[in-house]
Amino acid sequence: MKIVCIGAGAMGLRYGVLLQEAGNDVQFVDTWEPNVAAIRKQNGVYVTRDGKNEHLVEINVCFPEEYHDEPELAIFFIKDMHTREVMDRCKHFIGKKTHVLTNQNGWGGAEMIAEYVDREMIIAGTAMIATVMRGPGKVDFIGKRGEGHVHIVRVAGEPDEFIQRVAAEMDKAKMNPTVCNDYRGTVWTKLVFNAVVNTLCTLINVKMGQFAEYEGAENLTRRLMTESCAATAAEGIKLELDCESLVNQVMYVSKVGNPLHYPSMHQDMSTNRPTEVDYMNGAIVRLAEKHGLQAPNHALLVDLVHLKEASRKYTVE
Ligand SMILES: NC(=O)C1=CN([C@@H]2O[C@H](COP(=O)(O)OP(=O)(O)OC[C@H]3O[C@@H](n4cnc5c(N)ncnc54)[C@H](OP(=O)(O)O)[C@@H]3O)[C@@H](O)[C@H]2O)C=CC1
Ligand SMILES: CC(C)(CO)C(=O)C(=O)O
Repeated sequence: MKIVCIGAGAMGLRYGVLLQEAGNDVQFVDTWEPNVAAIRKQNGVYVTRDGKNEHLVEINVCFPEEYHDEPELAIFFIKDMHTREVMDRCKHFIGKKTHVLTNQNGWGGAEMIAEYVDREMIIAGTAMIATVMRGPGKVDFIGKRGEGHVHIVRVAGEPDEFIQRVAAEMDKAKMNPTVCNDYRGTVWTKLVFNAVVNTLCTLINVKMGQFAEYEGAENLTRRLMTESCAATAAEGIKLELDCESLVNQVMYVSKVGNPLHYPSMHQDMSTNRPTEVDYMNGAIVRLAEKHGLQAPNHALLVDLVHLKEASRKYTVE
């Protein structure tokens, strides 16, 4: 399959490298200048797995303006708040036959892409896969090959032949894909997970396993999850798991799945970039309010993350 990965950050590289190794024709497109420069200079990206076995994987990268082909699939992995500006720079190569796949966290990525692309051509979904940029041109794949999973779902319409082809390529790449058929339910199930671990690990400055070691972690998760479940239920969104199973999933993935991972929001905070909190906890607060409910715990977390963003300029005296 002819694939373009828009965003050669952590997840764009993870998907693109795995799909390239599985035999696909992959081109990377990025707007992060030091990253493009490093990949070009090295003639590829340095990949480690859990911090070990560094090796160079040859990849092709360019800026959006330099790419003029028409891919069958564009995989979009840009932070939510940069979606529109990057789509503006990429729209010239998204042809009528190009499907766009986004597994961005939070709510809104696919909706913003739909301002540029027919809803029928968009595949949304989620990635329970942890990856970290170690600097320009260097990426760390967390977890053993074949661990983690991907859920993909059409934004409009039932699963079709194309999404099954994408799943087959992901399967060859050992990404454990599942084709789902409820767009909102799929995306919000991961959102309510991220709204616990990404946000708390960022605020407290811990890895997922360190969070899960805290004796109060499960109750804290339940308190947040109760608000998330009430808001999504009021909107008629059917999450993939019931509330208690979502609490268990947070604890299991944190303890067993990715204990050594600093979630992507933590990576943003520690590299001085804006976070996606408004698309995660903020989305829950807005959904609750839409239905006359309150989500005070999530609202507090949104404020605390923004306070922490604004306070990065101070150092401890
Ligand atoms: N990382 C993970 O484990 C997972 C992430 N996701 C989701 O995937 C989407 C993409 O995230 P992810 O791939 O992690 O994004 P990254 O932060 O790794 O990359 C996205 C962009 O951020 C900028 N950037 C990255 N690292 C640096 C740095 N050190 N200094 C300055 N700029 C940098 C770059 O562009 P620019 O500066 O132009 O913005 C880059 O193209 C998000 O929605 C995220 O929530 C989903 C599952 C897991
Ligand atoms: C925690 C994790 C890896 C879950 O897959 C994630 O979504 C993130 O880091 O943003």
